[in-house]
Amino acid sequence: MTISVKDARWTASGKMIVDGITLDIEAGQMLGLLGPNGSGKSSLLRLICGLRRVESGVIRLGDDEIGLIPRAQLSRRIAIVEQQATTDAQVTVNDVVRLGRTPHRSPLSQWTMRDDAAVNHALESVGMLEKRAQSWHTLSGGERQRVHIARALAQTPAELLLDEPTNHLDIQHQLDILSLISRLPVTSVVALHDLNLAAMFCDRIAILHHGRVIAAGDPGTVLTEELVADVFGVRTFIDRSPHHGKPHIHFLAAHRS
Ligand SMILES: Nc1ncnc2c1ncn2[C@@H]1O[C@H](COP(=O)(O)OP(=O)(O)OP(=O)(O)O)[C@@H](O)[C@H]1O
Repeated sequence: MTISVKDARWTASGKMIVDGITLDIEAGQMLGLLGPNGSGKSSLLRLICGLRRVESGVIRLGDDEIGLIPRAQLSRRIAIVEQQATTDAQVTVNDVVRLGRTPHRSPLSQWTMRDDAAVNHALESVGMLEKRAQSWHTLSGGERQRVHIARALAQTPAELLLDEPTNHLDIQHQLDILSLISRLPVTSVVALHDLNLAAMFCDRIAILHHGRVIAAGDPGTVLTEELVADVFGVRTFIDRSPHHGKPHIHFLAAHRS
């Protein structure tokens, strides 16, 4: 188990946002976090990477409790790509991705071939190698998203957290990025809204609702017509794709009762 969340709780403005979540993510697996807007996906990701502290419960990376891991060590180990990540406009694509190497370097250390290799590989993985000299502020929304993912990859983390990484991406790049993440030798937790893409690429999914895990497990077991109606208020017909064997969700109409 590389990420273990036990009965985690977090409140904001007197409201319980993460309400007793327990999840175990095995090494190398990709977990999809699904749930309606405001169900607590981003809040949980921030707790897992130590940007927020749980009020009760325990989060562990490997054997170590997250709050006890020194900050420098933590930032070498875990990377997060948040929604609407911003970057100083006066930089190039290459500069942004090089930032991913910061946790691995001391203030006086030289830039190494290993740093170069990590940056090149990350840029190549997201298809942004040819645009490495381009100014950040001239990039499209989807290109910016891919560069932020490259920055996280350049960090060479053991655990990778992504908050809606397919936002702004055209369908080809959505497929490319999720396929890339699913093949990486890392443990990943990915907040997603597209149920079909989650079913296609995630090893396991967890459905959040009002800060709680309503269901977790294999996509084929978790994604049922009843669950999607209860949690998302949408009627569906779910069968297995004849192409990849994963659940295929056909959306019918809004389910309001
Ligand atoms: N610092 C905060 N103060 C007050 N409320 C907060 C704070 N952070 C999050 N919330 C609330 O907690 C709830 C969960 O937010 P969160 O961003 O985790 O949801 P989400 O599932 O990621 O949503 P989305 O799908 O819309 O991105 C929301 O109702 C949000 O308004």
